[in-house]
Amino acid sequence: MDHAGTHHGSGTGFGPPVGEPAIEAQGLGKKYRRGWALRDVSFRLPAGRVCGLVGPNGAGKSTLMGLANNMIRPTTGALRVFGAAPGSTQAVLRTAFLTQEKPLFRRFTVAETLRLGHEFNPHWDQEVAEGIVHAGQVPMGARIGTLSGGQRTRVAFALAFGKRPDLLVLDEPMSDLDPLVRRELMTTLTREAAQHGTTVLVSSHMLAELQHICDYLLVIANGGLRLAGEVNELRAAHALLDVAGSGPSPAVAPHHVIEAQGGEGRPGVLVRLGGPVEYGGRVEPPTLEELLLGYLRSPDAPPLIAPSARVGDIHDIITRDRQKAVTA
Ligand SMILES: Nc1ncnc2c1ncn2[C@@H]1O[C@H](COP(=O)(O)OP(=O)(O)OP(=O)(O)O)[C@@H](O)[C@H]1O
Repeated sequence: MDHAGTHHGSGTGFGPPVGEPAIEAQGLGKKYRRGWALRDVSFRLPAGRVCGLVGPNGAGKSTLMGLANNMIRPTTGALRVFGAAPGSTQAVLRTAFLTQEKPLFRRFTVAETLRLGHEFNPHWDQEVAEGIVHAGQVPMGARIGTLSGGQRTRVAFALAFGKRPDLLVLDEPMSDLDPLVRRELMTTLTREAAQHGTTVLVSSHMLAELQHICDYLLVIANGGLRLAGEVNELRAAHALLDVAGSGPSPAVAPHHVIEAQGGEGRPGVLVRLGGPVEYGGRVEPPTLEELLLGYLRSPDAPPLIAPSARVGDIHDIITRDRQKAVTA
């Protein structure tokens, strides 16, 4: 990492907002009987990114993904998928959604399941779908109900990739896969995303794995957005200082302490940079895993939304929707 004088705090060092948003949320909130699962969440996810969605249990990740797929209706605010309402034909045709449940017809064979995928999806890619099934040596004639959990997950992946979606939403989809299959399917995911410009939103608790596939990040805690932006810009907005303890120190003074890290990782203080680094000791950027662990352990840290993840005014969105309705 660069040393003294070259680092600046949030708001500097970030590139300008780029690209069409795949997802745009403005003031998004969802209240269940027990309370708010998601509250006042605003962000944009530029198209073509592989975005990790990270947060503690119960943070609101599945709720956010359900809102993007029209399985859940918002209590407040709005979300758009490529500018369209999540339930609209345009959004449905462009989105594939994969959850832990993977609802497949148990009596259908694998081949029949893929045929169904073909019938329902105008951009269906049989070769990609079959390739994923064959790589796991899952027999095309086997009924879904007779497959192992991991094999069913593979078929669900084949269906999702075969759809050739512009947006692929994956809600902890790999939890029942062995490590080699996880690795294989993640390689498929990054290759497909790079080749076709697919936007991927993937939630996972496997931070080390996310490090290999994500270039964008959304962190939520207690129903609120904590971090949003390019992995590299978020890492560069933080530093790990080898200061002992988290108490007041001239080295830490202009920065915001997120967490004093220790234990199994590199010891030091994770700070969000608030000015030039004038510390003479070791200053390094956190790895993605260190950054995420810091925010998971400090869920009340103030949010940092990078410019590329910031939305326009809600009125811009409403005006754009109106213009679309007029020109449609
Ligand atoms: N249908 C529901 N009715 C009532 N409360 C709900 C419902 N679904 C989710 N919640 C609550 O909303 C909050 C967010 O849940 P959500 O499933 O979105 O979290 P998550 O981040 O996906 O968690 P996990 O990592 O455990 O999967 C939790 O407090 C949960 O109990």
